Amino acid sequence: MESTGRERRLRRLWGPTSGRTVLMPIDQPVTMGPIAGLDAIDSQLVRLLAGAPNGIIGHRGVLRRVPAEVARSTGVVMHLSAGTALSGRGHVKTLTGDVVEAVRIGADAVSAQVTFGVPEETDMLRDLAQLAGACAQWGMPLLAMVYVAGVDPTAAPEKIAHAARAAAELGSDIVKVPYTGSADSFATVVDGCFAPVVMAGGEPSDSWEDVLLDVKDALSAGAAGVCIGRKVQQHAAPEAALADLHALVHANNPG
Ligand SMILES: O=C(CO)COP(=O)(O)O
Repeated sequence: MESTGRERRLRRLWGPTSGRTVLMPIDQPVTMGPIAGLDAIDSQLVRLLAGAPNGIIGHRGVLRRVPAEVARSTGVVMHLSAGTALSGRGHVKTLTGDVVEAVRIGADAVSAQVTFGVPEETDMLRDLAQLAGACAQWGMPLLAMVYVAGVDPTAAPEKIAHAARAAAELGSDIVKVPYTGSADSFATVVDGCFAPVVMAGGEPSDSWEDVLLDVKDALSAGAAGVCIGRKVQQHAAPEAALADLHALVHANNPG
């Protein structure tokens, strides 16, 4: 069966009962440098992995630092696009690896970012589509991280819905989008996208309780899970924050 590898890999990223996922992105230092929460990466990895995310998303260098025994129980997503704030245009991403390398390291999926609404959008769309083609060839799931430049997602959820749908149309198996500010608006994103949608994090906020309320609303709108980085990584107790996310995402359906 041509799709077996893809399905077997995808299954490792979802809670077996809930069918939802808590993903932990640790790819941000390429864009932002050694930011708080990811600067002392080895000790932070121990804490984050103790919180048992369903999957961890990182570039090849940081994935090499994930202890092998953990990689057996936590899904691994190899991030394949990068851009740095040093360029002044950190939202413009270029491909940094390929699916064959992801197969070699035993990744369960690959991911790439597309920033919509910038002149380089066409390059990033071409890269995503080429990646989707290679993923189809190798049975590798593809997660697209979509953002719309210069747009407040709460003010223009229809633009987030458009970007999410475009990523699904090009072959993404999971689409990560910023939260649009309400369950109703997030439902338009989820309902318009035939691939599962996970909610991104963004800048750390003052109130963790507010983050949890947003997660609750996103899930009630049909989100397939969360992909929240800095808000957890810069939390005073990242393991406890992850436990909170597990409780919501996998509520009444452990794992
Ligand atoms: O998926 C993400 C980065 O790739 C989201 O990270 P943040 O939650 O830190 O914005």
